[in-house]
Amino acid sequence: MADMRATKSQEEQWMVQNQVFRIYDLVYRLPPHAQSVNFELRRENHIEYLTKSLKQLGPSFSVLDANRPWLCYWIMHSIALLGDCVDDELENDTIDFLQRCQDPNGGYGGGPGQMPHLATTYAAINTLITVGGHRSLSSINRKKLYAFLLRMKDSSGGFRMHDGGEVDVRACYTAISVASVLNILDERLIQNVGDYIVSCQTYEGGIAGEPGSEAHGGYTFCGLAAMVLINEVNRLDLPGLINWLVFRQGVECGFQGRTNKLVDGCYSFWQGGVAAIVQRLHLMVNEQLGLPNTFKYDCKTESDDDSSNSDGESYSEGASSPLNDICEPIQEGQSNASPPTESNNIGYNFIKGPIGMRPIFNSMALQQYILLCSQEEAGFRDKPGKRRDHYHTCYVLSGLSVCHYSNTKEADSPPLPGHVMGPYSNLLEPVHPLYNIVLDRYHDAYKFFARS
Ligand SMILES: CC(C)=CCC/C(C)=C/CC/C(C)=C/COP(=O)(O)OP(=O)(O)O
Ligand SMILES: [Zn+2]
Repeated sequence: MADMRATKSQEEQWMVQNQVFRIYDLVYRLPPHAQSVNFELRRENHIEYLTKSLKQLGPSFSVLDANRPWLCYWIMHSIALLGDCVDDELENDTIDFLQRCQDPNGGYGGGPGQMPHLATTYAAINTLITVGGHRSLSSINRKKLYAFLLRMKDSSGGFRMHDGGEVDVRACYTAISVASVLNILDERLIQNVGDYIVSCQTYEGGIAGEPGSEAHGGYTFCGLAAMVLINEVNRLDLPGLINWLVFRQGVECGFQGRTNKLVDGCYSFWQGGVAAIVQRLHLMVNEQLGLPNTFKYDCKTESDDDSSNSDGESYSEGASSPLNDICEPIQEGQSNASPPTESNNIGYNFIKGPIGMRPIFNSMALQQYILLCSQEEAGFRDKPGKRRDHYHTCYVLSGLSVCHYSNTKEADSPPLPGHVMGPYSNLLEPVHPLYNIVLDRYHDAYKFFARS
């Protein structure tokens, strides 16, 4: 692995990427007339649209389809990101409905009586954590859920989406994510899942859904987050993954999911979430590149003070490598090797750690795409010409939150006004990037499940 990386001339690749950053800075620095462009987040409209939609699902949540736990998650999570919540009645309806989706043998189906599925299980668990409180969290049968997860485990190390279903990286992530957040992750679930995910990283650097398929943002998020949660992320080729990711932000300012495809608002999170995770892996990235770390990353922008150079770039004098520009120095005594750690605490420790790398995407440009191209009067869409929907509303808002906090050094410290496009009142709640759950709801659940 190390030899293969050396032959790729990483130094050269990073120079190309830094040039790309500079081009973005020049192209997207706002022209004077941009003052008159309205970058406001239509918060109240979005909340109204989402709350109405949730009400239409209830009180009996009787719509016939297999996606209802997803609808609950997309809507509840979006409302939480916007800093709001629904009334007690709607919360209780949601808990009761998900209770009816819970299979007697563990896991959640797409509706009452439907077979349990890993994707809807992930959606149900994330919804119940977002709702929060004793009634919601204690409605989850963790013992049965663990049995369901073990039943989904495949001999390859990966997981199947459902009994007799397909094995893919999505299944690996959803299984590992729920096990981790519910404090039931153990060696039996983890065994060989890293081998499966590593086998899905492609020659481009991103991660595919299955071995031999094409790298894609959705699966790259799933694969990377799962590898972090099982403490095996250093087995991925991280420079290769970063190299792939930085070229996925298009001239339209949004992200595409894969090479030569159109940009789409939902990748603001799938790709933006990957960027947020990578920002906390700086020590491993440096180790894999074999680069010295002698300079401090400066999270201030040109607008914060006048320490940047004439290209609008903050830099450290004497930088000898392009990567030094975006990474924290390794402190004396700090080790790149991961310390032995309890698998259930990985998600918690990950978010506590410092953010040691400057964003590897153009956050202001992505915010422009989101606010001007994805945002409708109420709700969000893939791109102009497409209709709004709850999936895009959820993942565009999640991506916008990632943008807001991408220049802060601690998970939930408030961003500087210069890092929020439009009025500062646009600011969203921060998310835990490994689970895509609003951070304070995650912390409440962490405390609840740590006790039991
Ligand atoms: C947690 C969880 C279940 C995550 C799912 C991750 C996810 C979004 C995977 C994407 C799947 C995929 C290949 C879409 C391509 O659609 P397309 O061909 O219509 O889109 P494209 O042209 O943008 O590639
Ligand atoms: Zn989309």
